[in-house]
Amino acid sequence: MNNELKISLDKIGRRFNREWIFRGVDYHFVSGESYAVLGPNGSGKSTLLQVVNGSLTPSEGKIDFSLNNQPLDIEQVYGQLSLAAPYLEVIEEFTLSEMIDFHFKFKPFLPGFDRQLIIDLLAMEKSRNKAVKYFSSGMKQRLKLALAFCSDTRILMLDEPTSNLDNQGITWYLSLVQKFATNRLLIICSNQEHEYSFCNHQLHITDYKK
Ligand SMILES: Nc1ncnc2c1ncn2[C@@H]1O[C@H](COP(=O)(O)OP(=O)(O)OP(=O)(O)O)[C@@H](O)[C@H]1O
Repeated sequence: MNNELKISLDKIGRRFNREWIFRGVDYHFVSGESYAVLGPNGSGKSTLLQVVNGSLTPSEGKIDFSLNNQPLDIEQVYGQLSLAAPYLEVIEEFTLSEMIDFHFKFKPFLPGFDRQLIIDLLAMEKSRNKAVKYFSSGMKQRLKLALAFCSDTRILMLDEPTSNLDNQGITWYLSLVQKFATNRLLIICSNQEHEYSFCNHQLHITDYKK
C-alpha cells in the first residue's frame, strides 16, 4: 500500500513512581485503520495515547514510526499528528478567528479548507470575534475537534471526543468522522460506545496490567 504510516509498539510499559500503568504492549497502528483504546476510568488510556504521541516517554520498550517502511523521526511525526483531548488547552485570550489562525500556523489545512469554512463547520459565525474563554465547554470541545479533524495530518488522535457534547454535538462529531477520518490513522480513547463503535480494532488496556 502507498503511503502506509505505521506506529510499532515493542513491549511498551509506563509507570508512575512504583506503579505500572501498563506493561508489555506489543501493537501496531497502521494508516487507514481505526483503533479504539478501551478501559475503565483511570486504567491508562490517556497515558498510552500520550506515550504513542510522544508527549510521555515509555518507561520500558520501544516505539517506532515508519512511512512506507522507512523510519520517521519524532519531529517528522509531530507534523503528521493531530490531537483533541481534554488536557489539550485552547488559548483562552484568543478570539475564535485568532485561535484558528494560530493553530494553522503549525499545521496545514485539509485541502480546500480555510478559516471561514471551519467557522461554518462549527456553525459559530456569531462567535468569530468572541474570546475562547467565554465559550461554553461544549463549544470548546467542538473547536478542538474541528481543529484536529481539519488539519492535514495522517494521524488523528482523540481522547474522550464527545466529552461535554450534547446529542446534537455527538451527531456532529460522527459526521466529522465520516467526512474527514477515512484513510487516516485514527486512535480514539474512550469508554463510551457511541464514540468508537465504528472502529475496526480494539485495544483493551486491561490486557496489559501486570
Ligand atoms: N503524571 C502522573 N503522575 C502520577 N500518576 C499519574 C500521572 N498521570 C496519570 N497517572 C495515573 O495513571 C493512571 C492512568 O491514568 P489515565 O489518565 O491514563 O487513565 P484513563 O484510562 O485515561 O482514565 P479516564 O477514563 O478517567 O480518562 C491513573 O491511576 C492516574 O492516576
